Amino acid sequence: MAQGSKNHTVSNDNSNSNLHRNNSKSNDRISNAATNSLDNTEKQLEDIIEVDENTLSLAELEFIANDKKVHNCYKEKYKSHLYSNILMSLTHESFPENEAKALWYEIIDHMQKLNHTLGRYVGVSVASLDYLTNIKCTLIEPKIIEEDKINYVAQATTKDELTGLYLREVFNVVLKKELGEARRSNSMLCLLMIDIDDFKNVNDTYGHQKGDEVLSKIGDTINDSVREMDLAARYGGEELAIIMPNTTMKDAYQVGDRIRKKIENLTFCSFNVTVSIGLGAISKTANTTTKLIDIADMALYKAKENGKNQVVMGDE
Ligand SMILES: Nc1nc2c(ncn2[C@@H]2O[C@H](COP(=O)(O)OP(=O)(O)OP(=O)(O)O)[C@@H](O)[C@H]2O)c(=O)[nH]1
Repeated sequence: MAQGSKNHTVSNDNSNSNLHRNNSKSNDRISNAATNSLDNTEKQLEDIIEVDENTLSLAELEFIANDKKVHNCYKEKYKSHLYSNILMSLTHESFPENEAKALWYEIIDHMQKLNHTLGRYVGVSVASLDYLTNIKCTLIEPKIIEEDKINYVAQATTKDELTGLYLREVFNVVLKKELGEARRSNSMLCLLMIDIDDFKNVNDTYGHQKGDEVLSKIGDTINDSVREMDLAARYGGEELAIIMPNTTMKDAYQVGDRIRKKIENLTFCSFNVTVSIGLGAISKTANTTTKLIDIADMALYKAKENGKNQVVMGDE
């Protein structure tokens, strides 16, 4: 999933289909999630992230069905899991590889017959549904889910609707995974913690709705500034975070400073806002999620103490 096209569950989805719930609900959800069922949610998200890494889109399935070269590329990529992944993507049911392979070729055969009989292209999903439900009777209660709807549901359950950034629960899971990956491959990993300066003043002076608008624009600015391999999340109320895999401290500092400047230049009617940013990096001692977050948080605290509107690099 995400990262230069590695995919954090649903992070390659750029659609804007946010749910519009009111902000108090959003805050409630964040705090409830933090206190109540965090472990459960994280477990579920971990599962989703694992499953999603193997899920193929309908467009990919069409290419595999119709282009031999693409088919061979996917065989190479997925090795002994290709056909079970295809069937899982089509039906949401798991099949042993051999059975899945046989079914896939039967579906293609059936699709060609349907195309011929109807005189038009019916596509892989219709052919598989017809074949597995009406002919083979393998599927009893098939689930038909449009890709847009899957994206919509995934987006609604993993992203904060006000900022468009990932939820804290997703952040926790991805940080753990990226840290493990960085340790295994001995690569760099940086974390930016971003906090809006004097945000209470904004709310008190211009109202909560204006404050929400600020958060929303800052979320857009961050989303526009990060690479696909990064993951930006709403860590808490007005605290945001960015996980940056394969990134040196120097590069992460530059990204952080660019974001800081962009935010400084946003205008909201008659006022501007600034942010303070703390930067933490993986090291021999900063080798757990807690330690990495602590370092970035301490650096953020220093940025506030030093006068705000700046990026501070954390010490080990
Ligand atoms: N409008 C709005 N405000 C929020 C949201 N979440 C948190 N806040 C507000 O963010 C403010 C944070 O205030 P403080 O923690 O005092 O920090 P601050 O005023 O930014 O001061 P410094 O961090 O020292 O710069 C509080 O007033 C919260 O109500 C939100 O979703 N929408």
